[in-house]
Amino acid sequence: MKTFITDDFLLYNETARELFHNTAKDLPIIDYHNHLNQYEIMEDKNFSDLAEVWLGGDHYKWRAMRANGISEDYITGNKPGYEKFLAWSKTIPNAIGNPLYHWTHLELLRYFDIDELLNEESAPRIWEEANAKLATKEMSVRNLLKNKKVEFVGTTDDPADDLKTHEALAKEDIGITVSPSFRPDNALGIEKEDFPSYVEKLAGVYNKEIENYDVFLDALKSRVDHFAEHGCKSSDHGINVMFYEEATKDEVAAIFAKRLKGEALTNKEVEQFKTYTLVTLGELYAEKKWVMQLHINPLRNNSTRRFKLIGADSGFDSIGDHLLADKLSNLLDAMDINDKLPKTVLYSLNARDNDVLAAMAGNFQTDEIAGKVQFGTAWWFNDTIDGMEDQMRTLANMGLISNFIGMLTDSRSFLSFPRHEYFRRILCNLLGTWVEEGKAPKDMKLLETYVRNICYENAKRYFAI
Ligand SMILES: O=C[C@H](O)[C@@H](O)[C@@H](O)[C@H](O)C(=O)O
Repeated sequence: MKTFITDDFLLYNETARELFHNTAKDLPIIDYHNHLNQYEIMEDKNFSDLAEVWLGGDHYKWRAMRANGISEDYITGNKPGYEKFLAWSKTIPNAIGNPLYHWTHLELLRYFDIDELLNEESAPRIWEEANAKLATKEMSVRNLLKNKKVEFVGTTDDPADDLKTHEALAKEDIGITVSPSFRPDNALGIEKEDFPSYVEKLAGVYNKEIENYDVFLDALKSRVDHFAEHGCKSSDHGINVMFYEEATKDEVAAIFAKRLKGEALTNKEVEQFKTYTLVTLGELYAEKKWVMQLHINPLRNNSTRRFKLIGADSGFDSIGDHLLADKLSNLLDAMDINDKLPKTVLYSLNARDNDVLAAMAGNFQTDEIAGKVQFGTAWWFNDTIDGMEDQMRTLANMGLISNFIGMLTDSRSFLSFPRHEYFRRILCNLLGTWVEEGKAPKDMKLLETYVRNICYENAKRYFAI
């Protein structure tokens, strides 16, 4: 073993080691939320080199490279792949303490069997060896997933998507379920400049002009049906600032008409539209037995200059700090009052909200399913050892960690599945620590049930897979 990633990496006590090696390690993976590209799964693509697969779309790595003073030419610019990879290999030795340091070496080890630290000296060797392996059939996209025992992939899709690729994948029965998730951020984005053109796009797939709010809601309903017919199990909402403003349907219809005429809306009107539309959608999700995921509090595109040059999701986002408790409570209550709250997963990018979300989840549990409202796994900037431990401790303090649906990658990279291993090690270590500290019984059977459920069974049951 040349790197620090030993068999017992992150497992600091005997109970943790037993739990990980005997139970967690070999469980299959349900990655219920990610940004993987279904077209690449369809063509069963082979990546041409490490630069493409690692640096092609991963804004976490781009951000680290910028923090290391690398010029944009080597990040999102036109420099050749090998030079970009060299720039990454120069950056990674400076990333100790960042999960990227662990992920990178776990990925080298688990996918390529390369047990070496990446740096400028090892980079040429690693480039050759990894690229030779990437060219083989065993490293096609589908095989990358299968080798990590990935059973379920939940992609993120716009309501206007025709889902032809998901359909073709289901027909071909590739041994992995690739399920679309309904992400109607564009439909809720009435304040955005391109909202009218989005409404036209929706009308295109709905095959009918959308001349008023009733028709707009009907179009969305027809897309929910379309997604359900294509195996969708989940919706996803990116909510930069939590909203809740009551309004009647007539009021919202007037707001919609005003916007399509090109008139400016007040902030209150924007929130009224979003609230009414999301409550309506939530009720549809409940009917379909879907899961509603709410991703709250990102602060996006902070650098206008870079946003204009490079675009969204490129590493210029950060953590927002809008308060959310009151509005989130009202929103969930508005669905729950008619007993139409769907299964819901709450995430915030601000770890300050952890207590609020964990407590909030407890308000809306029902006998429909254990853990109907979930405090979701540590998201994005919190997807770190400390962030995951904090999230799980908070969940255990305020709710039942035994019903937690566990990890997802949220990733755009087909090499990111060792993040499940990382999570599993951290989970086993946390449970093991509680045992060692005398806070939990050393009842291996019970603890193994926790691990098996959190790493696999709970998600399977929750998403009805
Ligand atoms: O891990 C980070 C994520 O992939 C991030 O890029 C997404 O969460 C995206 O902003 C979204 O809202 O869906």
